[in-house]
Amino acid sequence: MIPLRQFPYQLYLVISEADCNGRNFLHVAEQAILGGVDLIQLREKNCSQEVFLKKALQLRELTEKYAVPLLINDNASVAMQADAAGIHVGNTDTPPTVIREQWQDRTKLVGYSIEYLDQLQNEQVTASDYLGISPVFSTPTKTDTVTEWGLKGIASIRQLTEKPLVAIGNIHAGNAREVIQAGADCIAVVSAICSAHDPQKAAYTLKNELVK
Ligand SMILES: Cc1ncc(COP(=O)(O)OP(=O)(O)O)c(N)n1
Ligand SMILES: Cc1nc(C(=O)O)sc1CCOP(=O)(O)O
Ligand SMILES: [Mg+2]
Repeated sequence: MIPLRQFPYQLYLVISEADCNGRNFLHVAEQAILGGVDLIQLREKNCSQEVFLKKALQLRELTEKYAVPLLINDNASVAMQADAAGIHVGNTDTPPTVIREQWQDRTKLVGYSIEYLDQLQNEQVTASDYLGISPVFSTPTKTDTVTEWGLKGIASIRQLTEKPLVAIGNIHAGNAREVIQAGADCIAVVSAICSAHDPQKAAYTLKNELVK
């Protein structure tokens, strides 16, 4: 596990083939890396284990070239077989404590979504390296969500935990800075980069908002 608040990532791309509007997801990912993305999560919801693993291996080859850590969404088996840098799980997935037992390597990153405040009291938070604020703003990209935290929600969670906070949900260049100012350490985006006409420029613009 990484130490508290030692989270050197500010711009996190969550990518799937389907979110790339017909473009090759590896090309979009490479453009995003060139634009300044620090961390990438492969989130494939509708493919077989074999296809997920194939994509993970392809993306890992690319992310290794640029020394950008790759996390896998939900699927511990794919994450381990691809030797990914980590995994992101939510409330209905394999819990972080179980992932830690399966994956003895403590350098692997485990992210955990926070949908309810009382989750902050549970052992899953302790087992995680960062918390996903899920979602900050409601988004058409993922509609099966519970709490729209808003900026006040980020500030409340910031008061209750020292864990790195990754904000996700409808974040774009127009609101990224206020999300960080509210207490998030990192922003995670899908459409602000994957749907952009120029993913490299979109990532660059977002990153500049964060480092200002
Ligand atoms: C960085 C980040 N935060 C939150 C999520 C959502 O995870 P989860 O609640 O498990 O939902 P799905 O992504 O699995 O639909 C995430 N993936 N990444
Ligand atoms: C993958 C994901 N998880 C969310 C959560 O709330 O946990 S919202 C989301 C999708 C975010 O997409 P966009 O940047 O296009 O709004
Ligand atoms: Mg999940």
